[in-house]
Amino acid sequence: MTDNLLEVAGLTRRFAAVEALKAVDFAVAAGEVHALIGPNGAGKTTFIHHLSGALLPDAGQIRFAGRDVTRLSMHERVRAGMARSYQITNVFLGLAALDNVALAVQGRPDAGSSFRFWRPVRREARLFDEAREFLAQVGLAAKAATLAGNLSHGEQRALELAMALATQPQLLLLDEPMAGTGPEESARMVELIEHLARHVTILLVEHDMDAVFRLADRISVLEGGELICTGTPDEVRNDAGVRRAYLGDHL
Ligand SMILES: Nc1ncnc2c1ncn2[C@@H]1O[C@H](COP(=O)(O)OP(=O)(O)OP(=O)(O)O)[C@@H](O)[C@H]1O
Repeated sequence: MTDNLLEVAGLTRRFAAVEALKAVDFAVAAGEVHALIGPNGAGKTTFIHHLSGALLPDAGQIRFAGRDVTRLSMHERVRAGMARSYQITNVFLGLAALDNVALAVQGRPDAGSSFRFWRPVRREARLFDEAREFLAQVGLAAKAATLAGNLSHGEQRALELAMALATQPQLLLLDEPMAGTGPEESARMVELIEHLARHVTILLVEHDMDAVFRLADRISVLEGGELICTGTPDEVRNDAGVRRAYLGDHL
């Protein structure tokens, strides 16, 4: 028996001469915030692409909630309970914040399945009620009617989170949620992730080390395609190999 929600074994991926992932073993325990860090070019993005299904590995296995998802499509993985909030914004800027989340709710396979086709109005009301709840969870209740294009950058990132939550994931993959945010916005994003972490398991890829060390229960470090360390923030901070990998950077 294991309480790992996500288990990766021997994940290997090569791009021509570059071995981007070298037999990576990795696990995220149910309920934790697990951060994945590493210097530039370490393989973080490649790794996340394999988890989301954007790339398929040369070798290795990915198990999610006890099920082999290695060859599933991106949609099938979302349906299985893995949601990804994108580094690049995937919000419809010309739609209101609420409509963006309602679309994400509607995309869920269970949405509407329990309703009869002659009750579209009631179905819509339920859809928007649910969307409003997800907006409230990310602190955007007051911005429901605002066009996504008129939200601040930080608010757009929060909206992406609401859209990811609307798929009701068991695991949330957060790909650089602090990227491009100012100090105030990133402080708000840290608080938001802390809040979400009470309800969902989170895998966080992030360059902002203050955020990583504040949020993570455990941290894994990739370097040159190899997983060189997994441990608590203190263990990782004091690991000689990690210090060597980050020589010149400040950790
Ligand atoms: N599509 C690709 N074709 C060829 N090489 C690639 C491709 N994608 C990634 N690589 C190489 O794989 C290695 C890992 O890259 P990756 O982008 O995963 O690192 P990273 O840790 O996300 O870096 P960063 O923090 O700078 O975003 C690098 O050497 C990169 O040049």
